[in-house]
Amino acid sequence: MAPNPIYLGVVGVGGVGTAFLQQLAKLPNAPSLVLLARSSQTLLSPAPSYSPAIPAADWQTASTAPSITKSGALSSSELISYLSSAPGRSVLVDNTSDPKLASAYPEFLKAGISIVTPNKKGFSSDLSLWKDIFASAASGKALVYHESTVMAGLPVLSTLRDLVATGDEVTRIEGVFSGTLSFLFNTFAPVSSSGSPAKWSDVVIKAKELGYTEPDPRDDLNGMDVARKLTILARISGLEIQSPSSFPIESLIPSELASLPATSAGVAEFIARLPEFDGSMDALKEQAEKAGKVVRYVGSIDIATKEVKVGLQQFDNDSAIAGLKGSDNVVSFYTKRYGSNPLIIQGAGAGGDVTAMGVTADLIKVIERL
Ligand SMILES: NC(=O)C1=CN([C@@H]2O[C@H](COP(=O)(O)OP(=O)(O)OC[C@H]3O[C@@H](n4cnc5c(N)ncnc54)[C@H](OP(=O)(O)O)[C@@H]3O)[C@@H](O)[C@H]2O)C=CC1
Ligand SMILES: N[C@@H](CC=O)C(=O)O
Ligand code: NA
Repeated sequence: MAPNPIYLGVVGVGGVGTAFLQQLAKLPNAPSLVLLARSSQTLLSPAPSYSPAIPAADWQTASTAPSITKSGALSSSELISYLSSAPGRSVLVDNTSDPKLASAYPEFLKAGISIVTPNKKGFSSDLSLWKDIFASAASGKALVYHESTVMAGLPVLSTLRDLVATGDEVTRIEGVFSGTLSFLFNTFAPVSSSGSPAKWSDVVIKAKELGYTEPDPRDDLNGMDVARKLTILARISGLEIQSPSSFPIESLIPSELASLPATSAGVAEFIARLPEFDGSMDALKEQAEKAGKVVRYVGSIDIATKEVKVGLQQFDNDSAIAGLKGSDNVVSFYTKRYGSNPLIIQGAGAGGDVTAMGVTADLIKVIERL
């Protein structure tokens, strides 16, 4: 055994979590996977030895062994107690979108447990939680990495942090920040198409099937997912944004469907009734087409004026944003150092594999730096 081994707890085995486990299984010198939880079931390597480890490549077979299986998820305090008692350093990988788990990150960090996550909730809710997370990490030896919270695995947060840490001054950030909304508009309102036009509601279902949407797709369509990403980018750039509701957000949810409950039945009813509103999305598309343009969902941050914008805009057919394909995102960082030619990052902004890549790369950094 390594002199100071690392023990890994993973919560969430959905689209991102499954892809992460596949990547973990192929890592040389991977840490020992001792905890693996879904909302319905938790696998635990038995204490006090925390051995045998759960096989990342074959966790489904392991999940049938009654000796390591508990029904239901553990509470945050049970997770902290289990991971902080491991005979070495420990890391929590949170592959859920659970705000409750995210609000406990300061407690994990204070207990010496490092955090790696694509879950935006901890970093884009109230500013006090953001401050508490980074103060808790700074006060001890635990680390926190969350690259995949913005534009999936694309190296966006690491780049922005490098710009800031090396003394550059960010003046403006703009781009397409939602993989789902990029896919929706690129498919529903392409610059040119030969086949029959796609229906908005069909493309929403396709985006969900492809694993691009949030667990509740209304969090993409109401603009909140983009607002959360801009909140994170703005905070790293030095703006103290109180919460994502501190600025206006343009929602694509029809007002008639806005009050459906935030439950799986609410999601199902939302999806079932969406075709009733295809006509209004067609009208939006046709209005842009009449002006020789396409409509896209974009965001921007102006650092000097502290203005954050999230919503629809029309673009010329030959513009870079109109030309994006699939679930591609693009961000332009305007800074003092880069002048009028921004630093640009572009590529797939959603999907299990590309999101898990950011999570696995963060885990590698934690292993190297812990
Ligand atoms: N999909 C993408 O392209 C991207 C996703 N992300 C983020 O990654 C995270 C995961 O997304 P994704 O994999 O698509 O979501 P999924 O809905 O596919 O998976 C979520 C998983 O979390 C589990 N879960 C939820 N709450 C708890 C809990 N309290 N305890 C234990 N398990 C829990 C669910 O369990 P069960 O299966 O039992 O319901 C499920 O396994 C989200 O925060 C999302 O915003 C970030 C960038 C891109
Ligand atoms: N639902 C999100 C996933 C990544 O953050 C998106 O579509 O961009
Ligand atoms: Na990223």
